[in-house]
Amino acid sequence: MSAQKQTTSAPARKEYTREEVAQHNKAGDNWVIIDSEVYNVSKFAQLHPGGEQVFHDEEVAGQDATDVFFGLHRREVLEKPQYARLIVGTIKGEQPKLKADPVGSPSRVPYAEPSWLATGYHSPYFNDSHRRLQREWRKFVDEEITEIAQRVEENGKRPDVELVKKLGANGINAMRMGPGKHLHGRKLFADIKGEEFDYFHELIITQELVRCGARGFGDGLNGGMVIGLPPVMNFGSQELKDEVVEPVLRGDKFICLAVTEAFAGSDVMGIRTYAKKSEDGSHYVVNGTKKWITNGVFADYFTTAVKTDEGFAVMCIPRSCGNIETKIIKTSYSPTAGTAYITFDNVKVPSKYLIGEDGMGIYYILSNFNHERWVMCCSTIRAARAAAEQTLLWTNQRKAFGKPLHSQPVVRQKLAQMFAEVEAAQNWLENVTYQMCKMSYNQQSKFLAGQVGLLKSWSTRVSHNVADSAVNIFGGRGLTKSGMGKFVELFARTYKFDAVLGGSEEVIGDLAVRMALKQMPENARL
Ligand code: HEM
Repeated sequence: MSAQKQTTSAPARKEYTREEVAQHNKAGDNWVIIDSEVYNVSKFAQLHPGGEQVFHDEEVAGQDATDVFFGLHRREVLEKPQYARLIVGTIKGEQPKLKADPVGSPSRVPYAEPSWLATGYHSPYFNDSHRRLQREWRKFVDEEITEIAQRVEENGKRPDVELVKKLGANGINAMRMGPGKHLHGRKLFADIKGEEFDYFHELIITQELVRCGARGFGDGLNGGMVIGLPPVMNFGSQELKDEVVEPVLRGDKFICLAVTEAFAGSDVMGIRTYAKKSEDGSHYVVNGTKKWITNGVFADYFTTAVKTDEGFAVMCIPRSCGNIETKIIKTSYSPTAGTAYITFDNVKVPSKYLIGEDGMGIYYILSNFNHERWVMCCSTIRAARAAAEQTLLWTNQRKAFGKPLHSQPVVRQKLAQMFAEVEAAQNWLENVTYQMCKMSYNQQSKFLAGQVGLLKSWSTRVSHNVADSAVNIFGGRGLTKSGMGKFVELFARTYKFDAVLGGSEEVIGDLAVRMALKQMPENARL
């Protein structure tokens, strides 16, 4: 998870001995020591969310409460200005030992980072440019995004448009679209050259963002662009691209992908939204509904799968056409994702908004599936690792029967399973990413569609296992939206999005096996 911003400590704090602090051990005159800092909780005690009584305990009042504190609170509690203000001094001759590492630095907790970022490890895949991007992007995420992510995940409002624009100005929105000509000559974040940008750069952008620990926000922050813009970029007319691409990449306009309906999910051919071409061919009239459309609530453009007289087509429908209603759908993650139910009611769409050729739509829709699924793998694998890190930290600081939780072999066994699975998933992901870097689009379709399908279905199984063990180890806190287990609670509640979106586990696992069967050599025999 993201390192938190460090509070600036007040200059020349008063120093006390432990004996002096111990004098302040009663209601109305109550101090405690946490990590060598002395807190005057005399007035705060009455406001304390955990109750006043805890401060009157003889092992707490005037005493060192570091262990008991970290068994019950996340470090970020102490970093909040309203609580940092309670500090009246420090213990003479002692230094805090438990402050967060500087913002942007890699975690030193074992297995908290993919091995290419862990001290002492090596990787054949990541070069200096990847490492520079990772360093600078992590700092940016920790300093400028995490706070917003946490805020909107909670209040359900759409991610700040100013942030999206800032990401646009820094080239991040364009980088999230993956490698390609759209990056050539463009000013990119961390001075990455568009020509050298590859799928490992994109993996870094996705995996670092996941560390915000806010799944709804992750989709709310232009998730619709990542899947809705490629059909326009790859198959749209120049006129359409001129209207849509740059405004979306700048963060001035928002786009989403509208394929699924109440009538059709993975069976995409079952959609019923219909676009009837006018006699003179100047426009289409669109009628129908779409369901579960990420960012649909605030999108300006809807990259929409429709049935037509020619078969299947895709249109980039501007909201400005009118007669389009978008309603929020309450899902198990935050409304900040802007998940919508959309109604097209006799929407007159000029023909210039048709993407590519009428009748070729299924090809345009399918063409981006591999990439979309791979992005989801990047995301769910990193989120599972973060949940494993949270669990390891928890087992280290929560004591039961006077010993840390990890003193129980059954807990260590669960940790072993988590670490092994996230390591395996990341290593497979990096291998697939390397293949993507080396293969043409057609080769990827031929050789990787099955692999990516398997990787996605397996990595969400990994997330399932990690979530299951993490919640069991966190206990009630793994079911609580604030406090120690809040990231695990969120992960356990939201990993299913990756298991279902972009093709559910069974459907894409099946796809992979069917592809393998098609590729069986004719002479294959036992
Ligand atoms: C400067 C010292 C302290 C501050 C600023 C503080 C602040 C808080 C806050 C903000 C919460 C709400 C939950 C959360 O956000 O994690 C909380 C909960 C709690 N605090 Fe403290 N606290 C302090 C010291 C202590 C100490 C020394 C104890 C000792 C037993 C304690 C016991 C609890 C308990 C039992 C809860 C409820 C935890 C839960 O619901 O799981 N607190 N505290």
